[in-house]
Amino acid sequence: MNRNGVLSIESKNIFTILKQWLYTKQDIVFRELISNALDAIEKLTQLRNTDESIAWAEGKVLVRLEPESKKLIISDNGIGMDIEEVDKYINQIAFSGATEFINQHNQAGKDTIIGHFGVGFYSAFMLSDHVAIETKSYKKNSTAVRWNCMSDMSFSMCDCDRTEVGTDVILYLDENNLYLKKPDLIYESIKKYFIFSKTAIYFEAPGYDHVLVNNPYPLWRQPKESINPTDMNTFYREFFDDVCDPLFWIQFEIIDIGVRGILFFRDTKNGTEEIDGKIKVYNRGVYVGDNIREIIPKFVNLQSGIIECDYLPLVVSRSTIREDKQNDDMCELIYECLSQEVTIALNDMFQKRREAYEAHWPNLNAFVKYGVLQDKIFASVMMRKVVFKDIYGRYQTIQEYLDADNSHSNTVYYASDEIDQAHYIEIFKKCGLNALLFDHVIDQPFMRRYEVVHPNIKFIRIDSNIKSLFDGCLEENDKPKADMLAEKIRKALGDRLGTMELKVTRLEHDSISTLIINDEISRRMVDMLEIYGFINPTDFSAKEKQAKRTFLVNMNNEIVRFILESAHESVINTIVNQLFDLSLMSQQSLRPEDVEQFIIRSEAILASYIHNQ
Ligand SMILES: Nc1ncnc2c1ncn2[C@@H]1O[C@H](COP(=O)(O)OP(=O)(O)OP(=O)(O)O)[C@@H](O)[C@H]1O
Repeated sequence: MNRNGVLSIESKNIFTILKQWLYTKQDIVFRELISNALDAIEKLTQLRNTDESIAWAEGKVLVRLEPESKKLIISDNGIGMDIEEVDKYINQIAFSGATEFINQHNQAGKDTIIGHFGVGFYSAFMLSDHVAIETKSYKKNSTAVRWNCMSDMSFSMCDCDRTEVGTDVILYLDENNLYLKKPDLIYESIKKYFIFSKTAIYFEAPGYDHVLVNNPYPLWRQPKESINPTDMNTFYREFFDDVCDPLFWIQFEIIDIGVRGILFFRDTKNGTEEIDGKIKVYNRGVYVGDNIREIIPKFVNLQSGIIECDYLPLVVSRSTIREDKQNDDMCELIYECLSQEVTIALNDMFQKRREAYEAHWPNLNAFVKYGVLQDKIFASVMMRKVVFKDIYGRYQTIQEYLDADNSHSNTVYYASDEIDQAHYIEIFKKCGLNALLFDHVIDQPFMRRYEVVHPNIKFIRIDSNIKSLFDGCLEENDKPKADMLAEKIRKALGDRLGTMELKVTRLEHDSISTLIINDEISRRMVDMLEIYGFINPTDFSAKEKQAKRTFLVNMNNEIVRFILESAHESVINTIVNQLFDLSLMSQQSLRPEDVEQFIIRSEAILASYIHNQ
């Protein structure tokens, strides 16, 4: 039988076709044609389940590149097509045989057959101007067909002498076609899309002698108990091209929505390594894309993993995922389930393996806090499981910190920089107080969120105007002395004091001479202005104008008492300015132009010390 004609188009699907191909790379051809081959094998398997007369053969796809004849052939031993089917499914573009098969066979194969729009086959013309099909249906006594088509949409069909059930799709390549010279690219494309295909896919080309491309039994699909951790580490390192083993992993399966996968928690060298991970999404073993935002919660993308979904449409571009409502609901469900899986796993570790949780914390720190800021489900559980190192080096949650000392009365004291605020940390330690270290960039936004969720809890930095520590007390008869001291200090500092308030008091700890303390609210404002670039970090005058600061002088300290008692103006001058500079330095806010004076004064003090020996 011979027939010639011109292809027709089922118009209702044509817009989806156009949209799909608009975003497409050439290697999509392999994805589409091999998906069809896998579908055909799956269909035959489904039919065999109900009809034992159909001969059994192990499903197999073979991709063969023949450079001499310039042919690329995709063969399968699936269901095949008879002439009517070729006419219906192939000659009518955008008429999906997959959809019709599912409808005709009472939903058989609904979960495992990929075809969707009835367009994928025509991606073959992206690589070739001449495409042929040689196919023989599984149906008894059916005759094999050869279909030939040119890119001008003219086709011919005739009987052929193929004897095995199945289909060959033959692409006649132009002699300049890149794939003819670079079979590696074909191999990599097949691997990219079908590495986890359950059906064997072989590749034959110069340099590839019937090579099995896929791994039908990846470790992460195996039962958790049977997995050897060393094998899993090796799999992770090879698959995600990481030099480090993962810290740990979560393997999960949510049967109701057909989602399974594995999430590897990356060793980020305590947060110093690249922050982004890679979550690879597969649809029944066929690669769809990386970090697809519709289904992967943003914070989960910081880790690496594989998510396999049974009910996700095979999409070319991410934008098409959101096309219909059903997909939308499905995407949302997957998204929430992934959030839940991560939440359950980390909460479990916090509750049952706190030691491991703390050991991993330097690597998990940013991930958990970002998750709390970004994801409601995760935040609802994990906000209370965020731990901070305290100034004694122990990890505590905010609640544990508050519970440990009632005197805090819902105030969390924190240091934002262990080195910059070392002086204040020492004062805290001397006073038997504790503070948490909030020294990661994400800690400030986290703190603000915590304050919003827990309005009764206040966060105060340890160099702030902490009443219990820095209020001190002055007795009535101290007043004249305090005033005199204040006057001497003002005179010695001249306009160096600027907008800073001067406060003379008696602190319990006499080792403290002078200190600069900040108003928490105005300091946060300056920090914000700095973050958003409204204030240059080195513009000390601008910062001083905004921040409310106090220069605190402790009358119980012997150096301060000396200032009070001495009448030697130049000595007072030296000591007051030196103390002022030291206080500024303990806040990292000594102006660069004052450093020179500080050095000269320090050397003069040393010289006079030597002189007095
Ligand atoms: N290798 C094959 N073996 C048997 N039938 C095939 C084969 N390739 C294509 N077909 C038939 O042709 C139809 C159209 O294929 P096409 O790839 O264009 O669309 P689809 O697979 O239905 O959906 P999608 O556009 O999502 O790929 C298929 O549904 C199938 O019935």
